[in-house]
Amino acid sequence: MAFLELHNIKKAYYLDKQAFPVLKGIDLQFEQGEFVSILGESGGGKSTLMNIIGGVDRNFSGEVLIKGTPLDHKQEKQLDDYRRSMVGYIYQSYNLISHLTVLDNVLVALDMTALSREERRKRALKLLDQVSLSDQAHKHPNHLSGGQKQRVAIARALASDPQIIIADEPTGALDSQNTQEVLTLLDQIAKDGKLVIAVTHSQEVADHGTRVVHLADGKIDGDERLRPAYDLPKDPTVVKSQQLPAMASYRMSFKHLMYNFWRNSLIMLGTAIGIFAVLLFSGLGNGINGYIQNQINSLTNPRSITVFKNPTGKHLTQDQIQSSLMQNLSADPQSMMIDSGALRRLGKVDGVASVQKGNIISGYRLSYKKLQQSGTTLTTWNKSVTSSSIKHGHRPGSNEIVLTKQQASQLTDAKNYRKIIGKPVNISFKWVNSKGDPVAINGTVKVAGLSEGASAQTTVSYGTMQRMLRDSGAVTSPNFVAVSASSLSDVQKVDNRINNLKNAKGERMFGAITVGSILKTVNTYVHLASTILAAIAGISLLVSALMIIVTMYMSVSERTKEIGILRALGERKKDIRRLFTSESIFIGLFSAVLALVIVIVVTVILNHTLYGMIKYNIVQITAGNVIFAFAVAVVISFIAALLPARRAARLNPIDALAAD
Ligand SMILES: Nc1ncnc2c1ncn2[C@@H]1O[C@H](COP(=O)(O)OP(=O)(O)OP(=O)(O)O)[C@@H](O)[C@H]1O
Repeated sequence: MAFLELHNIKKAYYLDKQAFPVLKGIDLQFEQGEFVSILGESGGGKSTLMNIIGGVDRNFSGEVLIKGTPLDHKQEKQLDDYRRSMVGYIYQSYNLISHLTVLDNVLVALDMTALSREERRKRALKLLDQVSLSDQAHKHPNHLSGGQKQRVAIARALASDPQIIIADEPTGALDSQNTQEVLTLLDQIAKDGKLVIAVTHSQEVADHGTRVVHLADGKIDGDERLRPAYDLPKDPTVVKSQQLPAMASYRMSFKHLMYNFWRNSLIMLGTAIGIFAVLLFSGLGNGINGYIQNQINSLTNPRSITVFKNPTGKHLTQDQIQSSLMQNLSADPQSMMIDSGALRRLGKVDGVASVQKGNIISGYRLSYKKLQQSGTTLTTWNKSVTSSSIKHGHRPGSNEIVLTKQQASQLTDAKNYRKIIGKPVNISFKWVNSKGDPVAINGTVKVAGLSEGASAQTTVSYGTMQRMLRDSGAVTSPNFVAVSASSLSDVQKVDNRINNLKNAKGERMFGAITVGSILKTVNTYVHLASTILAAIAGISLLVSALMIIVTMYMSVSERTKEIGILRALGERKKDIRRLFTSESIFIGLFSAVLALVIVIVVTVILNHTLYGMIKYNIVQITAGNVIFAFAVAVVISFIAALLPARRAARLNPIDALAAD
């Protein structure tokens, strides 16, 4: 049983369905330790035969047997294994990978062995030493002479310790001295017990071997033994092969990315701008939401719900509640009064922590010395009012009032409005008695403080109001209630429950107003705006994805030969696919990192600049935003690489190797 046997190998190329037979039934047997030269006229089918022996060509008929076991060339996986473990290729045009160093070119083959990382490195350096190139290990191939390149190719072919070395015109591009050196190396390889098959036109090469096979018109027409085959070594070292680990693909794609760093950095910058915009707009959305929330919370108590009587019995919106209140307060104050039964119902609502009675008066007059002022609403102090609105003085105590800054200015003078604090002012308004007849209320209260800003209100304590009403014989029932929810997250639920409370007739009893729902509306708009902005940024991400697709396609075209080399070395389609997808994901990840750096710088600048004005960090990027941006970057770059990577993986290794 011969080491390698070819039985009736036939191969034809097809052009427009017309067959052009190249190999017309080849039968050959090879042994280990042989150095076989295949001679023949140009176009005679020598390279075609080598591709079949080397396991890169699957479309032929006939049988290839290794140690008596047929090679199933229909099964791609088996051929991948065969190339990886059994075959080393040496080409006329060297076929080194230009973006890898000499050492890395050798290591590419060693990546598919079971050796440890250190052992692989040692073996690569030893092989380079054997071909006298250890001092060139860190150069790139374009800095080597032709002879040196071919010696690197020999070192690479031997790296995984294959049993068959196929050399397709290995000296075709070399001068006589380099030819001699390469032939000596090939002879040494055969001496080490390998089967060397060299395709050549040169008689000099043929004379160097142990056997010459002549091919003419697709058939063997001569097979001459010059010397006996070399004996097999007694204890051959065996390097076990394995499938390419994913890590090796990642390393290689990273090296390629770095080799083309400047070109890639432009694509990364483009992608980073898109991701940056998404991050910034999300951060700005968060910031604006937070800012508004902060502002509203500083004006009122967000846990407080203001409850009025619902005179219609029907569902009312917040705006409708407010306008019906203003109308009824002056036209029919009694219609808004809340009786004790209704108050009890409110206190029992789930999630209500406390119920505080209050009065709101529409239309009143203030007088101080000879000056008078008329106001629209006077409210009793309650939990929905925050002390922060009082800029001077304090909240109203017994027989005290808090005026707005504007009222104080009108009752004194604009410059010295603050001097009214501590002074008594007269207050008068109209209310009703229990019969519904109008009653004039008059009282004197001391100014406790002044409120300013958007939430400025005129307030007296509830006790003060009750006393004034009682003293004049008016009805003392409350006409609003400040309800506190037990927690902030419950406010909306409690608001709904109160709005849905019904009396025996099935009419709704109350209308409730919360700042939370105002906040919710505002935040909905802010969220909408930031989503629209982020979507616009998404368009730039789409452009980035297109850029990555184009770059990857270009990369596949540029690296076609490399793909052929890697496939010939035994890499699977999957490995090629991973090579391109991982490079694209690296681009995505680097872009995301770059975007993060830019957004951090911009955030610091924006927040620093605007803080002086609004006392708030307006851009707030959360960890969730960053994770989302990275996820988007990885997903986009992965999707962008899918088609180019698929194209690369599907390339026919022979066509890929023939690429310029
Ligand atoms: N992919 C292909 N499609 C069609 N015809 C092909 C293809 N590859 C090779 N051929 C044809 O097959 C024949 C054999 O080619 P092959 O390269 O095997 O010859 P060769 O003996 O190695 O030639 P040379 O010594 O010039 O390298 C040639 O006529 C060539 O034109």
